[in-house]
Amino acid sequence: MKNKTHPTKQNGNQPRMIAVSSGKGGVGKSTVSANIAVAMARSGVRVGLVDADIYGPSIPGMLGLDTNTPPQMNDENKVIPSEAFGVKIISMAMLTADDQPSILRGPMVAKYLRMFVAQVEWGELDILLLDLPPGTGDIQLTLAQAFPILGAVIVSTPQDVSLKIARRGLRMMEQVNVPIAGVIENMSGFTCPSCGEVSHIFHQGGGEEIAADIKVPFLGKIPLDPAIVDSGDNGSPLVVTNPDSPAAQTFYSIAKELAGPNLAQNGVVLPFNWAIETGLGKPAPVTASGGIHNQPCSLDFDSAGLHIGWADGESAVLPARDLRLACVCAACRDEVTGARLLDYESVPLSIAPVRIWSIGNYALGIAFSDGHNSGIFTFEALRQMQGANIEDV
Ligand SMILES: Nc1ncnc2c1ncn2[C@@H]1O[C@H](COP(=O)(O)OP(=O)(O)OP(=O)(O)O)[C@@H](O)[C@H]1O
Repeated sequence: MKNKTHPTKQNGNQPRMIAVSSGKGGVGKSTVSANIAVAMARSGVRVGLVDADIYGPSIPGMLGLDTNTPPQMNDENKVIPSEAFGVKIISMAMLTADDQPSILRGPMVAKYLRMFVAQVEWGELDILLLDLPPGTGDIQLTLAQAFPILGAVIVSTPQDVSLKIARRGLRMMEQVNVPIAGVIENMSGFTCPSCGEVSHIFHQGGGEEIAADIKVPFLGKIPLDPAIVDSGDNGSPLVVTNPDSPAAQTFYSIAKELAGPNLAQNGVVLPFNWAIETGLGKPAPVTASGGIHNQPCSLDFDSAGLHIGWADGESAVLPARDLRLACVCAACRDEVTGARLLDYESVPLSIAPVRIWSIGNYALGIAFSDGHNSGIFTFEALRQMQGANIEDV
C-alpha cells in the first residue's frame, strides 16, 4: 500500500469531479481511467468511477466486474454502485446485457449520465472520475455543462493526428469553462517484456508539446506495455498486477498529482443554490488564486446589485435590472435573429433576484422577482457585462 494521499475536497458532500477524455477512440482512455482510479484507491483516496462511455463501456471488463446481475437499489431509489479494488463503479454495462449495444437517443443519454452522477448511492467520496466517451460531441458537452467538473484530463497518443484531435477536445472544455488538469501521453515508447527497457518506436513527446502549447501540466508518459493488454483482459489492472513496472509507476504518480492540492477549487464551491432573502445556500467566498479567468470567487447581493469577485482578482457590480434586461433566453431574445423580445418598460425598476444557482462550471441561473427564471448567464457573458452599457429605458 502506498502512502495515504489526502485530496482537497470541494466541500463536505461534493467530491472533486475529474473527467478523463480523448479526442478519438482507442487511445487507452478507459485503461488510464481504471488504473488511475485503482491507484488512487490504493493510496487511501475514496474514489468513484463513472463509466460514461455509454456506447462502449469497457471499465467493468477491465476491473473484473460481474455485469450479469443488475445493480441493487437502496430505499431512496438510488443505484448501489459495484465495487472493485476499492473503487466504486457505475457503468452502462451493468444496466444492459453485455452483447446488447446501447442504442440510445441523445436525450436518453443525457438522462443516464445525470443518473450516473446524481442517482447513485456514492457515499462519502473524495474524487469522482468520469471516463468520458471519445470525441468532442454532445455527450461530452452534456456532462461538462451538467456537472461542476473541476478539471479534465486529456489522453492522447504520440501521433500527430491524435494530438490534433486532442487540441479540439481542449477547446471544447475551454468553452464550458472546464479547466484542463493536464495531458497524458499514452502508448509512448515500448516496454520490452524481458528487460523492462522502454524504447521509442513512434514519434514521442507530442503530449508534452501540446501541454506546453496550451500551458497546462504534462502529467506523464505511459509506455506501450503488453502487460497492460493482458491485465485489462484479465479484469485486473496493471497497478495491481505489475505495480513496479514503469507504466504502473506513472499511473501512481498521475493519481497522486490529480488527488493532490494542485487541482484545488479555483472559485466558489459548485454546485450551489442560493436563496437571496434568507442567504441560505450562499457560496462562501474563496481567495482569488489567479486561477481561471472567468470563475467567480465571491458572490454578494445588495441594493447596488450582484457583486462578483473573479478568480483573477477583478470584480464587478451588476445592477439587478441590468441583469434582467441582459437575459438572452428564448422568451427574451429571438433565437434566430437575436432581436429583443422583452419589453424593457415591463421590467420594474425595483426588480431583484430571488434565487441564484450554479449551472455546471460555466454559468449562473437567476430567478427574478417578476417570476422570470429561464435565463442562463454564462460567466463569460457576466464578465462582458462589466463595463458594457446596457440599453435602458
Ligand atoms: N499503454 C498501453 N500499452 C499497451 N496497450 C494499451 C495501452 N493503453 C491501452 N492499451 C490497450 O489498447 C486497447 C484500447 O484501450 P482502451 O479501451 O483503454 O481505449 P479507449 O481510448 O478507452 O477506447 P474507446 O475510446 O474505444 O473506449 C486495449 O486493448 C488496451 O489494453
